[in-house]
Amino acid sequence: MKEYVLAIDQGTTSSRAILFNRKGETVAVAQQEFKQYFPHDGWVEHDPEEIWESTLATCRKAMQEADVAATEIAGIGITNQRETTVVWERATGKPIYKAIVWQDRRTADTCEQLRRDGCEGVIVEKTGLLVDPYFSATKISWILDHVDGARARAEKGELAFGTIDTFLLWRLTGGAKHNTDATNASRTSLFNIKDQCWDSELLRLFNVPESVLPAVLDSCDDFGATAPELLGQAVPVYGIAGDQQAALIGQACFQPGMAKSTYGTGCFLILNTGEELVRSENRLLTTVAYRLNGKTTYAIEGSIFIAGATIQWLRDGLKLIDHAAESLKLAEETGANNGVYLVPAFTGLGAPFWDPHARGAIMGLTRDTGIAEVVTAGLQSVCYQTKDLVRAMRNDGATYKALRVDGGMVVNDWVVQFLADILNVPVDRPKVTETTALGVAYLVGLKVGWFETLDEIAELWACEKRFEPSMSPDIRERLYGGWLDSVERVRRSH
Ligand SMILES: Nc1ncnc2c1ncn2[C@@H]1O[C@H](COP(=O)(O)OP(=O)(O)O)[C@@H](O)[C@H]1O
Ligand SMILES: O=P(O)(O)OC[C@H](O)CO
Repeated sequence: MKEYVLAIDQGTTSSRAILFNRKGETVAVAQQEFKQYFPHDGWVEHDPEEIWESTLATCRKAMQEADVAATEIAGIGITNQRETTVVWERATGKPIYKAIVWQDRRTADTCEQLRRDGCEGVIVEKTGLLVDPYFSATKISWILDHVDGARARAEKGELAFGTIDTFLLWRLTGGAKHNTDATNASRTSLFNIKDQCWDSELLRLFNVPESVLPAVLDSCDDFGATAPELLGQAVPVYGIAGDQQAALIGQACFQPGMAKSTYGTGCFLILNTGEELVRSENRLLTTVAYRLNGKTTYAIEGSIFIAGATIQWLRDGLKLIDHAAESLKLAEETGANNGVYLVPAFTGLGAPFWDPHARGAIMGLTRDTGIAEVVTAGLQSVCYQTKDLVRAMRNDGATYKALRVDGGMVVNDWVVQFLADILNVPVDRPKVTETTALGVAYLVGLKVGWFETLDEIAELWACEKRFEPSMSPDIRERLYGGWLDSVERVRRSH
């Protein structure tokens, strides 16, 4: 009997494999961190081989731990850090350069040139995105221009491009399939989100040859089967979605007006807008939430580049703490009202500022500032940045009654309470916080007939704890005012 789904969650800092049963319950989890490469200011790279090896190892480990054989797995779902770009040789499957990560800012000048050339309007109109190094298109072009002979080889059809889902699918299927799904395609800057196809005008503007592109399928589709030797027997891949869209599904935000915010390396607030392609007036993105049976559901999204990564930096860079979890106790000790602000613009600022040249700062230091105040300011920065997004969404006329949160950071009660306080809305933490993996497992469940409708999935969502706002309006305004002032100072300083 095929009783399980294997969800691969390939994130920015780690690869995870999770086995779910038919009820969406976790049966086994395996996780492996991999190395981050920062070769220059603003550059962030991953080794695609490390991504592949950690993914395969965690799949095998999860199956081993739960004693589940490939014959018992109904299907695999892949969810992934989005935009991160890999280019590889079709003949060997070997990448020709490291993966350029979504946070990487090396193509900021190319983006400025595109704006100067007056291309911004058409790019925004067709992609729903902005002109920013965040998205894949300028990263692909950079690789083709900087690796010896790459552009000529691409023109000859020898090279393939993929976001991480596509690269993993290629490897899982032994090079047989070069596919992606509409959510991942919508983050490349080459995909027309209204017509749901690669767009020749965008390909020309970004100087990307069509020959490198994968086929774009629905998020729940027949993506191909794994090479039998990898997991013991061939297993079909039935679901693919970018991790933030998968989290929207895992949080069962299926109705227009429902929103979730995920706190991993970065933070991504996504609001379902249904079949309507809503355009933001406040520099938020319009993106594909999911595409099922050829029908596209859209969303607006606010993307913050550095959230949990701030806590990692406090741990690994400054060595102020040994474990991320220590931040909770330090914040409880010092409290919210400590006058210190940390603006983590390590790789520029994302929504709603979109400033690739901004760099981070710590402000409000006094002689008695200590580790606790700096760490607390790091936690608070994540919540203030969420408020920036919520204000932008409000200005666009979008509101919601409660926010569903998930991701590695939300185990921290202090953060979630401060978030509710600073946003002044209730914040709901679900029982399953591995919503990204769960979301893509649901996609597989839909494909194999475990669920007939999205409503059946929505019934499975359960709240573990609701955090009610309890901060007085004057404190809220003062704290947030101090944040806005700090961001302004960071932006003025370059
Ligand atoms: N108790 C905690 N308090 C604050 N941040 C935490 C805590 N535990 C983990 N984190 C942060 O959560 C992030 C990991 O979340 P995860 O969802 O696994 O990220 P990703 O999918 O981007 O790799 C890390 O950046 C880490 O610093
Ligand atoms: O790896 P995460 O969970 O921080 O997600 C990264 C995003 O998909 C980037 O757009």
